[in-house]
Amino acid sequence: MGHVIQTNQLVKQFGREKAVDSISLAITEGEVYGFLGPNGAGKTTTIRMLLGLMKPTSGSIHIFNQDLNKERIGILKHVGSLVENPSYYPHLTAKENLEAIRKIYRVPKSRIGEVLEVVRLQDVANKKVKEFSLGMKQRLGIAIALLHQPKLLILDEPTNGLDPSGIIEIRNLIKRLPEEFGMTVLISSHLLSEIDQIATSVGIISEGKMIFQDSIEKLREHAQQSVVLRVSDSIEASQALLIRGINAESQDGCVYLHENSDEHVAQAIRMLVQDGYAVYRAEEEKRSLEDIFLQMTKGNAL
Ligand SMILES: Nc1ncnc2c1ncn2[C@@H]1O[C@H](COP(=O)(O)OP(=O)(O)OP(=O)(O)O)[C@@H](O)[C@H]1O
Repeated sequence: MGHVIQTNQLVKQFGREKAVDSISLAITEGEVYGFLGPNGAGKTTTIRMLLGLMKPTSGSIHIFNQDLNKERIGILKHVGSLVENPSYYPHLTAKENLEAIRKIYRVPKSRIGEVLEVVRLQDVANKKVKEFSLGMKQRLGIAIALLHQPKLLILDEPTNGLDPSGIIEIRNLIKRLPEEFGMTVLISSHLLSEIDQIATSVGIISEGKMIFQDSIEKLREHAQQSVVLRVSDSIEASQALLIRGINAESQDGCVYLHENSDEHVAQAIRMLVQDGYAVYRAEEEKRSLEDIFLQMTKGNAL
């Protein structure tokens, strides 16, 4: 399968600062790509360039294997997006808001009912948008983005400001899009936990630079387990293990064993007991994906 989005060393400079610094995105057809980074990392700037709303300082963007710089209108016909807070006519109903956009796109009237159903707003189609919750407004924004049956959907922080149930609604909605409509989705977020269950691939940016880009499984591999030993004197005990070639570290009054095979753990415990340390407990500790994400974006090596 080809790449739906491919950027090559994309740069956007504001004055002296590079908000986006040599980003090479590679997004394959049919994936949900989670574009992650803390606030100010450069996600919105990248997305604005992908949507032709901002010109890159340097680098190139190919969408559907066409150069965005040359084929902008032809490409954007097949792209739907939700960027920042969308504006609606608050005194009009959801249906009337969709009708206004439908006329601009010149798509058949039947699309309105279809998209309302996709975002599960069919029951409130005749309710005024000013009475909508934030989550409902976001879903209406996605309905608008879907009106013209795009092949690619780009969502910039669609869960921002939503409560947990609103986040789950958006998550369930996005999950269905590739399977049901063969769509490719790019979704940005500053919280890995929000897109953890829907993304098939992840790109993590920090200070304008891409620091990780691969499948979510590859990211999970970094969530390897350590074994934690509660012992009588963790600093001395970990040194005793290190001297004998066992990779151990003392932290918060415990010894951390980073190699966690049964033999390795048994050997470490045997050594400690022989040396007269009391081993009270051995537990497994798994770092969450969120911990890994935070560690990565703070500039620490894994
Ligand atoms: N038009 C602009 N002029 C000058 N600086 C800008 C402009 N737009 C963005 N920046 C700067 O570029 C950097 C990246 O901002 P960007 O909005 O892309 O980050 P982000 O990852 O989307 O963060 P957030 O989640 O807060 O929106 C920030 O330091 C921001 O201040």
